[in-house]
Amino acid sequence: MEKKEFRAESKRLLDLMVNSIYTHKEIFLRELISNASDAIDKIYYKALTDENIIFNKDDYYIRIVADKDNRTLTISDTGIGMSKEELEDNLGIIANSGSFAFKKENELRDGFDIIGQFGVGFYSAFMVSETVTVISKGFGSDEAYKWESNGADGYTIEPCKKDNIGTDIILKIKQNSEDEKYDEFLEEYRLRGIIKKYSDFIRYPIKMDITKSKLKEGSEDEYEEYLEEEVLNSMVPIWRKNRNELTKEDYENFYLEKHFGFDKPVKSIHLSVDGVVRYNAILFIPSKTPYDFYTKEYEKGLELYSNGVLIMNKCPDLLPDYFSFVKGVVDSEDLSLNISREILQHDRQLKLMAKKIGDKIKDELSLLLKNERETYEEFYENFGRQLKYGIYSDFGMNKETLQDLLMFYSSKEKKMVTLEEYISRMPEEQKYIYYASGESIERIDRLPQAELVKDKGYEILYFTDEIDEFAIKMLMNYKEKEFKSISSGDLGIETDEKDEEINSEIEENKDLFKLMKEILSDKVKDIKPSKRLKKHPVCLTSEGELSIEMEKILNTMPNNENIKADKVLEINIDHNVFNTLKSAFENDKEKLELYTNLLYNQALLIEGLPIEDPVGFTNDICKLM
Ligand SMILES: Nc1ncnc2c1ncn2[C@@H]1O[C@H](COP(=O)(O)OP(=O)(O)OP(=O)(O)O)[C@@H](O)[C@H]1O
Repeated sequence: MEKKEFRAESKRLLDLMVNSIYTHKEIFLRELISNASDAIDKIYYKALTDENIIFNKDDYYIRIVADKDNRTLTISDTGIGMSKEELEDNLGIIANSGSFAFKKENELRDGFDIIGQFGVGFYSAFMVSETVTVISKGFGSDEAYKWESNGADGYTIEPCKKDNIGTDIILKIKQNSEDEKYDEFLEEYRLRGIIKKYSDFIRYPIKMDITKSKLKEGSEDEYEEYLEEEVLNSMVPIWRKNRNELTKEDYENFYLEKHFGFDKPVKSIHLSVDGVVRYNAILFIPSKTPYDFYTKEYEKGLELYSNGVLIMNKCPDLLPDYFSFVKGVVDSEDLSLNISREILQHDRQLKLMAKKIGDKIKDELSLLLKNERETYEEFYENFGRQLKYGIYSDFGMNKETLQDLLMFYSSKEKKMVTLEEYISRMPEEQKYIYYASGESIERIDRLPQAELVKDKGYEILYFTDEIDEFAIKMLMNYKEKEFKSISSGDLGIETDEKDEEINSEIEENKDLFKLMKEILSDKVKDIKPSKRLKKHPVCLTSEGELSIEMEKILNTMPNNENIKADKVLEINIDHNVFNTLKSAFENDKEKLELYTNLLYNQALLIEGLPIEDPVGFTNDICKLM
């Protein structure tokens, strides 16, 4: 029989899996039972929605058989099964999730915690098995097939006999080694324990023959053993259980069982609603950002059940985009089983659920912020960008909902603060909420534009995320306090005295400013004496809605239209440099041109903007030397 090779990446993963030093090898059973349950979900759903299929609830179950003599453990299900092609497509290559492909080959060292990071479903069977045999008959086909592999060098597929639709997975359990005991995976009590721990909430019965003893017939003290089939799981979906009965661990196990993530959720939210629409939901806020979260491939959504039957894997309409990181399940007895995706979108009941779910997530996040600051900050580190995106998108429709969840780094507190905290510390005379944008905290810290605001003792919020300034422009104000960039034209701090001084300098040096403006005519919109600079000689600011930071960001986008902010070069008239400019204007116009260009380029450097003509700039410096 022909042996087929696994694809390259699958082979690498299998090698790792077979030699895995993973300590929780027991999770292979969780993975296989979860696949079995998914397969039954599929046929169960078909049966309920297709009149031609005869429906008998007792036909749907998972069965575990441990055979110590032959060292085999069999997991059978009466699910939808797999055709020959499906066996090949689904088991011959790595899980479609793409999570594995995402990791670069060189990151996959031996001992690398793949399971902890991704969970790899079916393949985990190779952690405990020498050989894995899958016998399956797919729904709608007359033939059954046997897929077999020892992990190392490929797999075989051949026709075989199987009466019913469904799948048997037969594991030939490894021999004990010096460090590893595999026998335990054939022990009744151990299997029972694993199933109770990870798969208690599976909706279908997980059956196994359990050894019991009874008095021998006719004897008063002699016992004999016999086997009796038992259902090992409670089958009540976790979301139907009473919150008080459940522990944190139960929720965490459910999160893992469902593959919502391979981290521990920051928060589990359990909802039981008995209103116009009745439903139960369990929602999770993950602690780690999924690897594809900020990509187009990421799909948001909650698992949607109609009275315990899965009708949609990821129902996007239940979650607003700004909470797209939330995972979980929603089960409602009021939803029709046959509801289609299109109808669902307009469904009033669904809208009511979505509203309540959104509100609840918001409330839980607010509580987290209030009561578990550190955890919230970690959460914000991961998903804060999504919240800010939420403020910006939909024309700011959700800003009221989200504004109190925002945090920014504070120049004064040297840590993340909320807008509410900022406002509560504001001196009475302070008119605006000040912010500064830049690549990093260190860089913003050194911006000359901040001098006046800092001198006044006012707090500045640092915007280091690309979305920050866009979001704030949408927010416009918070509790009636307007946001103000430290680079904007009017800071609202300048004194009348300073204004007078500046006006008289402008008047006195009219021609100097005019000439400098001509020199930089295609580069800046204006040149003027600065009201904000204290120690530094120059800086760039902007006029109008578009800031220099926003210009930078917009120009990194695909199909940018080379949008430019209206830049203003501000000169510190109290700095010695200004005297130098004045004397150059009187005595040597060529020098004035040189100085003007130098100052402009310095200002660009401070802003982190590229110098348009670096060679010209270095030549200018040489001229000075
Ligand atoms: N018992 C089964 N019955 C029917 N199909 C199965 C069974 N076990 C696995 N499959 C099929 O094989 C595929 C691959 O399974 P695997 O456990 O590797 O990944 P997955 O379950 O799709 O993804 P993930 O593990 O990330 O949830 C499944 O998607 C399913 O189509």
